[in-house]
Amino acid sequence: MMSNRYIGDLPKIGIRPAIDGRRRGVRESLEETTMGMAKAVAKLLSENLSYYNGQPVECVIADSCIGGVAEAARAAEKFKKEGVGISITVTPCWCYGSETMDMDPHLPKAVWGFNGTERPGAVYLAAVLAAYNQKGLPAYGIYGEDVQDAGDSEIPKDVQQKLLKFTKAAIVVATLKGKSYLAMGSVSMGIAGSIVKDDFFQEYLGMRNEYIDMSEFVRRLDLNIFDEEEYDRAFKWVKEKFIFGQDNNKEEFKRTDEQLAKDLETSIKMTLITKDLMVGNDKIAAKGWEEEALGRNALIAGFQGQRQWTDHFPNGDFMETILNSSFDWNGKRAPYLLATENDSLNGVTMALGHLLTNTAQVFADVRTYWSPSAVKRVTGKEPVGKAANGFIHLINSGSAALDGTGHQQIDGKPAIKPFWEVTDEEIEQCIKNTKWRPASTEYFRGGGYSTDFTTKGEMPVTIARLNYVKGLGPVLQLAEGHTVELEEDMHDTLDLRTDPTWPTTWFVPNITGEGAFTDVYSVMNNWGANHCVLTYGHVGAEFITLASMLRIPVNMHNVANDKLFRPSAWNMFGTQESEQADFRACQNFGPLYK
Ligand SMILES: C[C@H](O)[C@@H](O)[C@@H](O)C(=O)CO
Ligand SMILES: [Mn+2]
Repeated sequence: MMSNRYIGDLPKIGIRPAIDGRRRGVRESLEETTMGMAKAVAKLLSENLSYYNGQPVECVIADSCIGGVAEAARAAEKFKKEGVGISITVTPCWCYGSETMDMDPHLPKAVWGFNGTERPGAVYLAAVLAAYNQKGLPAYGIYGEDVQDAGDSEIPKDVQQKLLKFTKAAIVVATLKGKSYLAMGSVSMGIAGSIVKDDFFQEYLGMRNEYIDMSEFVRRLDLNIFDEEEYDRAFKWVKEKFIFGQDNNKEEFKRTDEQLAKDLETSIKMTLITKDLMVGNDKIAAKGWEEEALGRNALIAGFQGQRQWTDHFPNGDFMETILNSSFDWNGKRAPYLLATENDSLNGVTMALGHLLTNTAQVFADVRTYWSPSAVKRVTGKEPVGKAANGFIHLINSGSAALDGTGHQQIDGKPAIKPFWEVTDEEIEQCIKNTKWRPASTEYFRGGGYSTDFTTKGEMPVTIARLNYVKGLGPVLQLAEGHTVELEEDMHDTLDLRTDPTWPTTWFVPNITGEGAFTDVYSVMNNWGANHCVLTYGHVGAEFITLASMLRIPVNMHNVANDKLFRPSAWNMFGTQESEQADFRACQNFGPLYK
């Protein structure tokens, strides 16, 4: 199934079968096995991984085995023509390190050296990794734990896992490259993440920055610069499907019925306009808006909203929620990534989480740590089960995808799935479990609609956040854990103390008893900013592999050591304390596109 979010060609995976170049016996005896390994890797990847639009990933194999520099150059040329963004070298034998290696500094690289005895594949692996390290081109080494026989064409499980982990992360890196972050508005309420760091986007992500003033929305609203046919369809769909909840505003601050009706229209139009601003729309070209129809090649956008916009116009909650979800009036589709409050660092984190898993993301404020004793004090009850040692309240006005309700299932358990796996019934459930409530007018004088839902419990999730530190640059933090559900009366008491018109997720991190994961409180206390992104699944290890590819150190995580997979060069910066080595390695190699 295709997504209708199209921006650019998808990066292919280039596979390089490296071989011992000696003819008259050695090379000839290895050709078939070596090419066989390349084909097996291509099969593994295309059968197990998809791009964000649901298409299986595409692999390109070099035309011949690579025995020396001429064949390495031919493979590089082919890869360039074919749009390869990732390189994987495979070999069962000894080959000539610096003569066969991939020298493109921008392609994430992995090497699988066959663990056999007849021919020394692992010796090549070690030799070529040394060459990559010496030349400052970090590469991921893959070496199976158990010896295989020369003729064995199976890829062992541990090798499969590393190939998949590497490729998933590399697809993210290659997909981000060349795309834009579109800032709609400027800095929201002094939030540092909305001070867009253009050097970070350019040097670490290979992205560019685009900016528009929010007055552009006024122009497009006034001149009807959007697809009116889609608007009518969207309006009908929303009126038919959405449940509009109670107005929580004090009588004197309530908006009139007329204002509320107009707010909904504007909210839907803002959604269409943002989509057009991000990725363009042929339909508006037909109306004479050719320039606008091109969009900004934006994979990620951020909407300032507060305060200049929301003090006078409906807030961005409706459009942020709809665009971040994996369905709308057009059916199922990949989410458009839209950060509330123009928090570009959380916007990028959403892109990392989305492109790693192909799922919709929940953008949230990290609002409150509830200790068991504080819960007892205000509710008279102790939290139980996973919540027994306290929990964190994730809640923000906009930007939480409707998928975040948890009303999708994997093996009968609450989940968030790639859009092409979501069923029509699950979409109905996500919609039925969400109320659209008039926005709090004390905060949002211009009205609008917030999404009120509570995330289902027992979902394995990871929260993550990119922070930016002067002198250090970007750092990533993450925490794997679970969503929890509280007893109804406990939920109500705690939720009503905040803004009950916003979506709530109760989160419990997995605790290790050490450092930032000493307890639930210490996770909250070590969070680096007001926002986080919640991604379905325990994907901390995937985030860490990806961060190392982007040379972004990870300052806080609760992933077991045996799941970490970073370039072989990282070990050269120390093997005892991998967190410290990560910082030194990232600093040493610097950003990918510097
Ligand atoms: C309404 C408020 O201004 C909220 O939007 C605020 O608490 C935030 O979300 C800050 O990140
Ligand atoms: Mn916020």
